[in-house]
Formats: sequence, structure tokens, C-alpha cells
Amino acid sequence: MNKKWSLCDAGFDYNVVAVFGSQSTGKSTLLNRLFGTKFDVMDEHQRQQTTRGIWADRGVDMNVLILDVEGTDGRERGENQDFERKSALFSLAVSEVLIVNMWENMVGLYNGANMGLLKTVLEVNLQLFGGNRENKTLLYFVIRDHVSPTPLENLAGTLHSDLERIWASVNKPSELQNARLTDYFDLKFTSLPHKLLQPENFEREALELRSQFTDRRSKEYVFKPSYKRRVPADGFPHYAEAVWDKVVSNKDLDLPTQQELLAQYRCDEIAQAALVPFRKAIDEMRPLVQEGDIVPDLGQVSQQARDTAIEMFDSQAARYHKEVYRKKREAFVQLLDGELHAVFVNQVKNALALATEKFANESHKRLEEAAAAETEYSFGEVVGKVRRHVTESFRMIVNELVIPGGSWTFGSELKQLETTLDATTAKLRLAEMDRALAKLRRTAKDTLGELIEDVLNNPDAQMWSKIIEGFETTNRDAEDALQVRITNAEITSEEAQVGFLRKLHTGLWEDLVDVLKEEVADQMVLLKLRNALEDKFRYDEAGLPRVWKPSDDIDSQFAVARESAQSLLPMFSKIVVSNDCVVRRPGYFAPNFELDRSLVLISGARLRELGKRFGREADALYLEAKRAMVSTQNHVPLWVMALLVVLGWNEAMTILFNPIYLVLTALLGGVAFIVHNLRLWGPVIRAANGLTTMANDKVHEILVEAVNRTEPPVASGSRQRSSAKRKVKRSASASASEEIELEPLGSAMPSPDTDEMVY
Ligand SMILES: Nc1nc2c(ncn2[C@@H]2O[C@H](COP(=O)(O)OP(=O)(O)OP(=O)(O)O)[C@@H](O)[C@H]2O)c(=O)[nH]1
Repeated sequence: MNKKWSLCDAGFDYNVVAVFGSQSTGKSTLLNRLFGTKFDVMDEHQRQQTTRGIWADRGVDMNVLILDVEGTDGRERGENQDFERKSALFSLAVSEVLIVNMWENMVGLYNGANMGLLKTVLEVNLQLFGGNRENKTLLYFVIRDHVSPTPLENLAGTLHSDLERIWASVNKPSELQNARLTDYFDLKFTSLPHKLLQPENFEREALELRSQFTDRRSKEYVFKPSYKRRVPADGFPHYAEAVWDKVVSNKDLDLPTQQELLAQYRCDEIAQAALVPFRKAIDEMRPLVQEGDIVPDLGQVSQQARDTAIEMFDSQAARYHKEVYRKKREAFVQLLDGELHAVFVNQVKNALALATEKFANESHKRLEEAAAAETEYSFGEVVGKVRRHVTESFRMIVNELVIPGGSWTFGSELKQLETTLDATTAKLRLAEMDRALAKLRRTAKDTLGELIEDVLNNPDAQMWSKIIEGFETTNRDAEDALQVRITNAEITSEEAQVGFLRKLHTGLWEDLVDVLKEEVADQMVLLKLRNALEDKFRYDEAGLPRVWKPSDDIDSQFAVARESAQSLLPMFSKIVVSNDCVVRRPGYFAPNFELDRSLVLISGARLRELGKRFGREADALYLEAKRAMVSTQNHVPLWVMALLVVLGWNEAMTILFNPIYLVLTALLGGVAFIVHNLRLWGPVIRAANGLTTMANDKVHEILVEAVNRTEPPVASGSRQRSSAKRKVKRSASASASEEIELEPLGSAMPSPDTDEMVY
């Protein structure tokens, strides 16, 4: 249909004609004349059957399919009848016009082969179209070799009455008892002259007959719409194959069912073909969308691909069984929409993610900018503006995907966006409040820090009430500022408002405790105690530094000052909060906050340790004071000075009046002065020690040398050994000169026993 005859795209614009008749009655010759085909024609000298089975060809320059059916008496009796029935069934199922070819001399031979054939045709017609009288078939009788003077009308009349007789004899189902032959068939008759005897007439009339199959304007045109089998050209091969399968397998050939089946098959095929360009278009965009991109014009491109695919489907499938086509179209559109929807959902998901991210980032940025600008701003306005913008962008992306005729909307996605934006707004609001809280706390902490430092450096009994008072004032200021923030951030829920206030209270209190803990860190608290001790011990009531006199009662003064300073330590160790203080109110702090626990600044063990350390520092101060007092007492008495002058007068004069002594004394004094001023006494003493050691060693060596020289020469070996021994001992004892022992001279006599022992 496609390759050889190029009829696939013909739709319903083609016709099918079949030729029936006895063997060698010139059927092929006739078809070749009528349609320009080239069916094999029997060689006149051999007279053998040429057509076996059913052959098909397309008429030249016309959309007509011709079936050349094997002659009806071409086979053995039993086989012949079976094939005749099968070929009749097939031909009637597919053809609009059935040419019955017969010799003139066969007309009226009621019991001849033709009559058997006609009976078969009428019977199978009932089987095929019994209940359906809409699809008629044209039975076109072509009487060949019309050489007798009997007019065609008579011949036609004879054939007609033969047919009626056959029709009457055909077994009909009870509901079709009254059915007439003409309910199913139109009858047409023509004759042709003898081909051999009247060749010119034959050719002319054959040409005239051809025009009945080709000239649509002719009133004799044989292909009437009522004969159409409603099988589109592209479905013909499948239809013909399915019909033949049924015929061959002797199964009931139900044409409506066949046409439905064909419609289903073809609709599926057409849908598959239409899906190819559609999927190609969508597959280009799918990966992008799956990677998280937002593909511009996705809806437009998809709609175009969808419309093209539906158009392709409609253009071919609409010719098939209406109901099947309708259902298949529905399924096809659903399939397209399903594939599109999957891509669209991805795109919407991406748009949703983008909108959420953009909303969060942009809002955060703008809020930070507004906060940094230090001007009043409304959280709702800043965030609302961004929200309107992202929602609009999201709607644009989503609306672009709403295809006319598409079975989806994105209402739920829009709702989802609203929900997500609500959640993000809540987070932004929290962050905004956290930022506000942090800022309020920073300001409050600075104020509290100054106050606490001031109060703790001058501790007194009202110390804690001053601090708590300061805290309450700072807290009130912060609460007012927070209230403004809460209004700006559009926090209407009372519960949330209370929550933020509690968070502020807790944070401020924690900051206060932090500052206090810094102030009572070990070194800081010791410093404070020491200052307090010094204030009392080293300065008098007028604030002047004390100079201790022997008459002063330094011990009791010290005891009082120390006790006073030590009494501060327990004060520093715990915050004292009165019962009517605001922090004692229930619900003031965040739940689970333990106020009493936070009041302790210095634990018991640390307190004891600090007490000890302070005690040591205080003792040092006490000793220093004592020393200062002793040093003031240690003056050299005047009479001692006078005695020194008297006794040393001569020596002083000797030095003064001797230039050498004087210069030496001046030199030594100068050197001592320089060394003292440069603080070089340490190195000088070390150098002097070194020199002494070296001098010692030298003297020692000289003495050993002297002893060796005074020993008699006889004992030279022994002396040498003894000397060696001494050297060994000397070297073993390294530089410790005091360990060197000199052996008595008498024991230096040679002694073989001791030699070895010595070494
Ligand atoms: N007398 C006569 N002979 C014809 C006519 N047309 C064809 N023939 C001859 O009849 C013989 C059979 O012609 P075909 O066209 O092969 O006949 P057919 O019915 O197709 O034969 P099968 O296919 O074998 O059944 C050939 O030798 C033709 O030349 C005709 O109109 N009159």
C-alpha cells in the first residue's frame, strides 16, 4: 500500500473491486483493459489456468485496488468449494464492487458453475452483512462474447431471475426471512463483444466500460459511497490480513468486530508514530528541568508539541471506527498530558524552590540592610514586598504551563507556595526578633558592665540592691524597645509576645551574670580584696598613707583590715535578690530557667581557695609593713660614727696624703661605683670565683711538681706510676681539686702486688 502503490495516505479515497468467474473466461484480460493492470493472461495455445489464489494490483493512474480471484472451477471438487467460499468471503469483506465474469452462453444455465458461485456469494454475504444492510455491494455482471442477437436486457432479466431463485433457496436466519436480495446488493449488467471475432468493438466497448470505473462525473460511475467498507487505505493491509486469518481459520468473520479491531490496532500505531516527534520535543527539555532549571517557554513549546501530536493522530485515526477512535484519542491525550505533567510538575517544583529561596535570601538581605541603616522600618512591609514579587514570578511560570484543554491546574502548588512562604516568613520573623534581641542585649550589657564595675570596685552593703536596681532600669528600657520591634514584626499572638519578653529577660539576666562572673574571676576578686585591705591598712581614715611607728599597734590594725576585706568575699559570691524584685515574679524568665542556680557566682570550694590565697597575700602585706618599720629603726648610733672617725683618723690621713693610695682608692672606688651602677656585681663575683678555682689548680700542680722533684731516682718507676696514678685520680676527679689526695712518700716503694692493684 505504501511502497508499491503509494496509497497509504489516500484515506478513504480509494476503491476495491474484485473479479469472480469461471476459469479462463478472460477475467485477467478484462481487468487489464479496464484498469491498465498487467495480470497474467493465459497463453492461447496452451490453455492452462493462469490465476491461482488472489492477486491484487493498483489500477494505473487511479486509486483503485483490483483483486484478481482464481477461477471458481480451477480446483478439485472438495477443495474447490472450500476455496470458493473463502475467496468469496474475503472478496466481499474488502470489495465494494464484485465483477462476475461469464460467457454469454452460460447465462440461463442455472445448474452451471456460475450458479454455484453466485449461491456461495449470497450465502457468505448473509454471514458477513446479515444484520447490517447499510454496506451494499455492487454485483456487476459482465457478459463476455455477446454475439447472439439476444438483447442485454433479456440476458440481464434471465440472470436476475436466476439470482432471485438462488436467493430464495439460500438458508436465512429467521429474523432475515423477509430480507430481499436488493437489501444487500445492487445489480448491474453489461456485455462485451467477442474479443477475437469483433476485436475493434471489443476494445471500444471495453474502453467505454473502463470509464465507468474512472470517470466520477459519469452517471454510470460504479463506486458509490454506500458501497464503502470504511477501511482507511493505511489500515487496509492489516484489515485484509486479519480478515484472511479469520477466513482461513474458519472462524466467525464479524466485520464490525474486525473494523473495531482494526481501528484499535491502527489508532495505537498512529498514536505511537505521533508520539515520536512529541517525545523528541519534550526530551530536549526534560533533563534541564530535572536538573532544577526553569526552562523558559516550556508551556508554549509543550503545547505546540502536544497540538502537533494530536493533529497527527486525528488526521489518520479519525477515519477509523468512531467509538474506538474517540476512546483511543482520549487515552492518547491522557498519555501526552501525563508525560507533560511530569515535566511540568518538575518545573513547578523548581519554581517553588526558587521562589522560596529567593524570598528567604532577598528578605534576609533587605532586613539586614534596613537594620544596618538604623532607621525605623516595618518588617511586614519589607517582607511583603519581596513576597509579592516572588509570588508574581511563580504565578507567571505556573500560568505559562496551563495548556488549554490540558487536564491540570496548579492550585495546590500555589497553595503550597503560600504555605512555604508563611513558614519562611515565620523563620525570618524569628531571625528578625533574634537580631533585635541581640542588639538590645548588647546595649544593655554595656550599660550593666559599667554599673557593675563601678559598684563592685566600691563594694558596700547596698552593693546588690544598686546592681539589681540598675538591672531593672535597663530591663525596662529594653522591654520598651522590644515592644516596638514586636509591633513592627507584626507579631500579634499574645503567647509569642510573652515568649519574646521572657527571652529578653532571660538573656539580660544571663548577660548580667556573665558580667558579674567576669568581675569576680579569681584575679579580679583578689585584686578587689587586696585593694580593700590596702585601703584600710595602708591608708588612714583621712585617706593618707600610713608610716608605721614602733608605737603603732600594727597587729590589731592589720587584723581589722583583713577581717573587713575578707568579709567582702562572701558578698561577692552570691547575687542577693530581694523577694519583691521583678526577677522573682513567676513567668518572668523562660521556662526551665533556674534563677537560684544563676545567683551563685563563686562556689564553696572556690571561695575557700580564694580565702586562702587572699590570706597569703595579706600576710605578705603585713610582713612588708613590719620590715618597713624595722628598717626605720635600724639607724647607726651617733657615738659609733664618732668612734669610727677617731680610730680611723690616721689611716684616712695616710691614704689621703699618699698619692699612690689616693689614686688606687679613687680607682677602686670608681670601678666599684660603675659596677654598682651597672648592676654587675653578680658577674664580677662569678668571675672572681672562677679565678680563685683556676689559681687553686695552678698552686696544686706546682706543689705536685715540687714533690716529684724531691723524690729519690731509684723509685723512678714507682714514682712514675705513682705520678700516673695521681694523674689518673686527678683526671678522674675532673676539676674538683679538693678531691685530689697525695699519697705518703713512704708508700711509693715498688710493690709488684700493689702495681696491678693501683692500675
Ligand atoms: N473468446 C474470447 N476469448 C477471450 C476473451 N478475452 C480473453 N480471451 C482469451 O481467453 C483466454 C484466457 O484469458 P484470461 O484472461 O487468462 O482468462 P482468465 O479467466 O483470467 O483465466 P484464469 O486466470 O486462468 O482463470 C486467453 O487466451 C485470452 O486470449 C474474450 O472476450 N473472448
